[in-house]
Amino acid sequence: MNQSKEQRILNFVLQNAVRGDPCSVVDTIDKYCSQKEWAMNVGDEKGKILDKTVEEANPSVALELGTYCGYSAVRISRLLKTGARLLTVEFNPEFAAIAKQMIEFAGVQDKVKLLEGPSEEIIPQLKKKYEVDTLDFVFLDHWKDRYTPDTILLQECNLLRKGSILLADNIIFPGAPDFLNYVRKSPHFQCTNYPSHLEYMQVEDAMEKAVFLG
Ligand SMILES: O=C(NCCCOCn1ccc2cnccc21)c1cc(-c2ccc(F)cc2)cc(O)c1O
Ligand SMILES: [Mg+2]
Repeated sequence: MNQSKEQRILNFVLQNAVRGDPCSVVDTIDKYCSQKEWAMNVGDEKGKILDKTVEEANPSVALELGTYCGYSAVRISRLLKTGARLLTVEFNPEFAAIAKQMIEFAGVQDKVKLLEGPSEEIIPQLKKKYEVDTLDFVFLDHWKDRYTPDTILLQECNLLRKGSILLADNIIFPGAPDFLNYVRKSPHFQCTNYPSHLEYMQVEDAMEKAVFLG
């Protein structure tokens, strides 16, 4: 049975990155996906915007929607302070299995909890089942038509507090027009746009930061 692209990415990391070194895992994935096969990791250009936003948030509890191969989970968790944790949600079991191995190879497994399933089921479980009070940072990188309903769901579940920072990928490409509309029109969010490019391509993209005002 021939390998998936995601398995090829993982194998390349296992053979070329330094075990226990998150930066080398991130750089090795970027090397593979820019030189050999494109893949939907956030990439290094948008990854730098992600880094800055995570440093600004300095989260104790962070949530990621859309784990994929674990690139941004490794990227985010390498910046977390001692005792802080990242909950990352992946819907596709094959991707989750790859991401689990990627996270363990990078040595960040003690900071990252990978939750398998749809966000609309997992978000309402975060308080009771995963002992979350509120979320300090949320990275949205899953189905683009789920960004808005999940942002509403996070509010309904009282998971956001004054100052919670949301960062959304792919605002231009593939695009999340209804999300942009929703957060920019809402009196409960202060928004900032970060123009960038689609990972590994010269196609325009952007990220949107939305700070919850309470
Ligand atoms: O589609 C994308 N990401 C989403 C994956 C599925 O996510 C499903 N998913 C993951 C957790 C989760 C939880 N609940 C429900 C669905 C849930 C995505 C796509 C592109 C892209 C750009 C150009 C192209 F020509 C083709 C694709 C780029 C990106 O950066 C992306 O992030
Ligand atoms: Mg993305």
